[in-house]
Amino acid sequence: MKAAVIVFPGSNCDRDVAVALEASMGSKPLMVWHRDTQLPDLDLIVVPGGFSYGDYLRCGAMAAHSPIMREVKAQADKGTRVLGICNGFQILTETGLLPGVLMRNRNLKFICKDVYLRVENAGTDFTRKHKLGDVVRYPIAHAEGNYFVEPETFRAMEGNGQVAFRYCSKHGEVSDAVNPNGALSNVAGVYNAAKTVLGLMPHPERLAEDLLGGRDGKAMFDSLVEALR
Ligand SMILES: NC(=O)CC[C@H](N)C(=O)O
Repeated sequence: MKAAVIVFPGSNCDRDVAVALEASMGSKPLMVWHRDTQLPDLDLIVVPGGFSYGDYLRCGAMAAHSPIMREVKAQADKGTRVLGICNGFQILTETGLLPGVLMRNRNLKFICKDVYLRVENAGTDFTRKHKLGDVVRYPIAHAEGNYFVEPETFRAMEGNGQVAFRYCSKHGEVSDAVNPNGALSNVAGVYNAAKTVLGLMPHPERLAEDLLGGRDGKAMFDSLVEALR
């Protein structure tokens, strides 16, 4: 399996996700600088978390226009799997690879804590190691994670299995009380229509080995390796 991690000025989760990928793949991913214009044929592209361009204008707005993103879009259009984590999710909505937008958290604060997520679609290359309704603990660390999309589009997305994860309680109950940022319908992550592109605000790479305090995030990388190897 061949994977690449895109690195922008201000990315800060690129190495964490490279470590998590290597643990699951058994080989190192390619690290690609945002100014590059070409990518080799890949099975997976990861757009990592961080503060690309210092979050100038709007999180992800500048990075979406980086030279490498043209190539990421071209590969995504051919079906290469793309995973956007946190700032990566914001970049993927800004490029139009994923529907919706990420607005300021409803309390207008940067939120850094662990949350529980319910797996809403266990039939994709990103989640095949899960069962539908599994509850996982992932960390969040963001200021703009308040997901929104027009109701009509959202209904179609729900019908098409594009809701990937919802914020929930430890026991899997979805309610406003466990919605950290005001996201529409507690949405923490979404797929494109083909389920080949996933973006999510929480960080699977930050709880992907025991030394980090938990390994709930490892299943995502193991799923991808099983599906794409
Ligand atoms: N951890 C992250 O990727 C943070 C994303 C972005 N800088 C935000 O604060 O919303």
